[in-house]
Amino acid sequence: MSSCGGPKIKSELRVFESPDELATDLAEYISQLSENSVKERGCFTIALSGGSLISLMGKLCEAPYDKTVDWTKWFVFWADERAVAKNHIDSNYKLTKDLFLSKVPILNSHVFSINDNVTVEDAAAEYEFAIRQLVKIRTVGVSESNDCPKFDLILLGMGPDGHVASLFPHHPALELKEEWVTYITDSPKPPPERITFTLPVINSASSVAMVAVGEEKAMAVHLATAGAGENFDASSLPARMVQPTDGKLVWFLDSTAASVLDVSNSGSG
Ligand SMILES: O=C(O)[C@H](O)[C@@H](O)[C@H](O)[C@H](O)COP(=O)(O)O
Repeated sequence: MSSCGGPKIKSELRVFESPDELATDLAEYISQLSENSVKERGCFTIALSGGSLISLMGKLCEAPYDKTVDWTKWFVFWADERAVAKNHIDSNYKLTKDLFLSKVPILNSHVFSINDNVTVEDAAAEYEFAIRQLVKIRTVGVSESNDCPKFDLILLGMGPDGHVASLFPHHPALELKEEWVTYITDSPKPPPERITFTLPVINSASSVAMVAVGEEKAMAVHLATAGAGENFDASSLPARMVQPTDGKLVWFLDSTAASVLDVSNSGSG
């Protein structure tokens, strides 16, 4: 693994020769965050996205983490979810259940999936209400700077267009400042109806881990981390708008996704 800071945006880039090496480091990284959060707050709140990142979490289900992680203290959320039935092949809940939740002893009552029996608009409103209640009882932390929920870790994938969660280039959802959870009905990536955390919530996290693997992500990684000029329109690349206010952003990349990073991205830190 090579590691370097993104000079123009507070972030750490971790580059791995293979997805398997990335998965090994990602498991250790999540395990350490979990241990620290449990020590500090008595629980660990993690919000997941969909796509390949869920399979890259697989090593957390293996030794030593299956025994060393205090799974009873985990609370699982989705940073975005498709507005489909939870047993539908497109459901991020189903993806996470099949590849992760079915393999680790997290309490069902600690898993907060969306209501799949209502409209996407109502599902977003209900999800935000649930998070607001959990902030009130401090299961979910609160940001010191803007009263947003402060998740201990938000784990994001990134599309080749630089979308993160279900925040797509030039979408009005990128402008939302008050809402914590919103919905879209025009996702360029099917299915069209989704709920998603807004940028204020993502940027209020204690830690954000962005996972990108594959050649098709390389240009977006380059532009998102430091490769864009001062006049770059960040809304054209939502991943570039992920800049945690007080938290830390770590990119987990395989060598192909990092293949366009220019020299200015390299260096220690
Ligand atoms: O629900 C979704 O579609 C995801 O949340 C989405 O944001 C995903 O993380 C990226 O599209 C990357 O997906 P891949 O890693 O599979 O390319």
